[in-house]
Amino acid sequence: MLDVHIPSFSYQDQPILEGISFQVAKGEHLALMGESGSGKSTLLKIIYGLLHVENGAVFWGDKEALGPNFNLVPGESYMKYLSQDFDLMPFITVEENIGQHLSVFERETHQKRIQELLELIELEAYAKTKVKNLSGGQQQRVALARVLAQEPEVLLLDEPFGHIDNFKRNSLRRNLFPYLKEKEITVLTASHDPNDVLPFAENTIVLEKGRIVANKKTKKLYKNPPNYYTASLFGEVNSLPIKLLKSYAEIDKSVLVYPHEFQVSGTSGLKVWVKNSFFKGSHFLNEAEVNEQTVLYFNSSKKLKKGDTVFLNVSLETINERLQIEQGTDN
Ligand SMILES: Nc1ncnc2c1ncn2[C@@H]1O[C@H](COP(=O)(O)OP(=O)(O)OP(=O)(O)O)[C@@H](O)[C@H]1O
Repeated sequence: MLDVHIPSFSYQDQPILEGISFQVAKGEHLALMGESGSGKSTLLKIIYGLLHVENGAVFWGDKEALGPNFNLVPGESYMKYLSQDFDLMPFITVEENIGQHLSVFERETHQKRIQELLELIELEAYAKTKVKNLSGGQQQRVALARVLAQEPEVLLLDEPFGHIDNFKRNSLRRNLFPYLKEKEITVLTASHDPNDVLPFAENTIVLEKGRIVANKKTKKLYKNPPNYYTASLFGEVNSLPIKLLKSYAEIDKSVLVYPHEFQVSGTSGLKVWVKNSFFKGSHFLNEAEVNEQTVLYFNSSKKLKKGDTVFLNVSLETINERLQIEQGTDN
C-alpha cells in the first residue's frame, strides 16, 4: 500500500498543498483530477521524492520514500515517474533510449523486452530513429516505454497522453492501462481528461487549490459529484434549483445535472429558449436560456434552431440520487 501524508507544502512562501492524506492499494489505479494549478504535478513530484517536505511522509509498505535531502539521486528504485517534460536523450535512437533503462544484468533479454515495449507504445517502425526526429507525441510514447522498461511497483503518470493525438491516444490507453493492471502495478495518473479516468481508474482524488475535495470510487464520483467543481472536471454540467425542475418540490436546493440527463419534450417540462446548438458528433450540445439569470446546457439528437422553445425533464431518480450526497447516504 502507498501511504501519502503531506500536511502542507509550499514553494518558497507560497502554500501549494494542504492537508493531503490518502492511501493507494497495491495494484490499484488512482486518478488525480483538478484544474490547472491545483497541485497535481507537485503532489506527484513529492511522492517520487523530487521535492522535500518538512513534515510529511510517503510510505510504500514499510519503506519510506525519502526526498532529495536524503537521496543523492532523487527517486526510489521501485517507483517511476513520467513527467510532463520527457527526459529523453535526443541524439540516440528510440530503442537505445529504452535500452538504457533496462538492467545491465539481463542483457540477453534486452531485445525481447524492447520489442515488447515498442509494441505497447505502437512505435515498432521507429526503433532505429533518433529521438530528436520524432514528433512531440511520439517522444511522449518513448518516455512512457522508458519508465516501464524495468517494471516499477508504483508508476506516477503526469498527463501521460497530453501530447498525443486523439487517434493514437485511445488505442494507447486501451493498451497501457490493462497492461498495468495485469502486471499489478500501482498507478497514479494526473489528468484533466475524463477519458483517462472514467474507464480506467477505480478511484479518483479531486484536488482544488491544493486540497483534496473528494476521494471516491470513480463511478460514484461521476454519478454523485459532491460539488459543481468536481462535476465540471468531467465535462459540461448544470446546477439548477429543484423547484425549477419539479414545481411541486418543497426543497430549496439545487442539483447538478449533466446535459445528457435531460429528456427533451415538445409539450411539458421546464420551458427553455435555445440560444446555440453545437455539433458534438454523436449529438448536439445546446445552450439555452431558462430565464434572464439562468442558462443551461442539454443534449439533443437533432440540431435545434436559435429561438426554438423546448421543454426539459429530469428523472426523479436522478434528482434523488444527487440529493443523497448532501444527506451523506451515498456510500
Ligand atoms: N517550481 C515552482 N516554483 C514555484 N511555484 C511553482 C513551481 N512549480 C509549480 N508552481 C506553482 O504551484 C501551483 C501548482 O502547480 P502544479 O504544476 O502542481 O499544478 P497542476 O495541477 O499539476 O497543473 P497542470 O494541470 O497545469 O499541470 C501553481 O500555482 C504553480 O504555479
